[in-house]
Amino acid sequence: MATTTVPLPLTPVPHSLPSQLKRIVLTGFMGAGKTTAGRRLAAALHWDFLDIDALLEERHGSTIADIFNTHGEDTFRRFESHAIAHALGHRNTVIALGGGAPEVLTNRLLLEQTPATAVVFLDAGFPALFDRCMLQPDAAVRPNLADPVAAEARFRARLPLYRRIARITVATEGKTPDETVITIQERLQNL
Ligand SMILES: Nc1ncnc2c1ncn2[C@@H]1O[C@H](COP(=O)(O)OP(=O)(O)OP(=O)(O)O)[C@@H](O)[C@H]1O
Ligand SMILES: O=C(O)C1=C[C@@H](O)[C@@H](O)[C@H](O)C1
Ligand SMILES: [Mg+2]
Repeated sequence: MATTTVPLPLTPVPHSLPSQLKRIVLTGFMGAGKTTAGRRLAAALHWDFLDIDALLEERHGSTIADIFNTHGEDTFRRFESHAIAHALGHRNTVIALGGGAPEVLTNRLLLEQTPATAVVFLDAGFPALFDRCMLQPDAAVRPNLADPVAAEARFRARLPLYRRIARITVATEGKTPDETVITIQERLQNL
């Protein structure tokens, strides 16, 4: 008896994502979950994951706190812009930005002008974000977090920028990281 062979696709393509989408960029304040959710989202999609803070630490052979202490924030922001430009050259990649990246006009323009790129804002209130950061082992040495009043002022100043650069906003409070990842995927389906 003759049999018909149906060819299987060589790589599993997540059918839920719009096919033209080549990059997902996560933005939000410190503690928003960009790294945690970003890594899990990339795994779920079988995409690569690039974390801008981790790229900088690798490239400079020192921690973010040491880069701030040695070079100052302005120089850190220049390093960060280079790393973002590099990361945006990758396809099928989830990119976790640093929390302060949208403060810099160059970064906002890079994101806006890179095609096939969806920016997702991971939203939460300042108290929840601050608590999440305080639970992390590097809390004591984190730049821009030492003074809670100044940190909250930065948060407020950045909020409109996160919202402006993002195509999608996902509320993360009351969700687990995995629920955040599922919501991001659901929202991307409807882009
Ligand atoms: N709904 C959620 N989504 C993502 N992370 C969550 C959520 N709820 C709690 N968390 C926790 O919050 C923390 C987020 O830390 P993470 O390092 O991922 O933040 P980040 O946005 O990358 O911050 P940074 O700008 O400092 O790099 C993690 O410990 C994570 O487990
Ligand atoms: O919000 C910020 O200003 C920062 C966030 C982190 O991701 C790091 O990029 C660094 O600690 C600065
Ligand atoms: Mg991070």
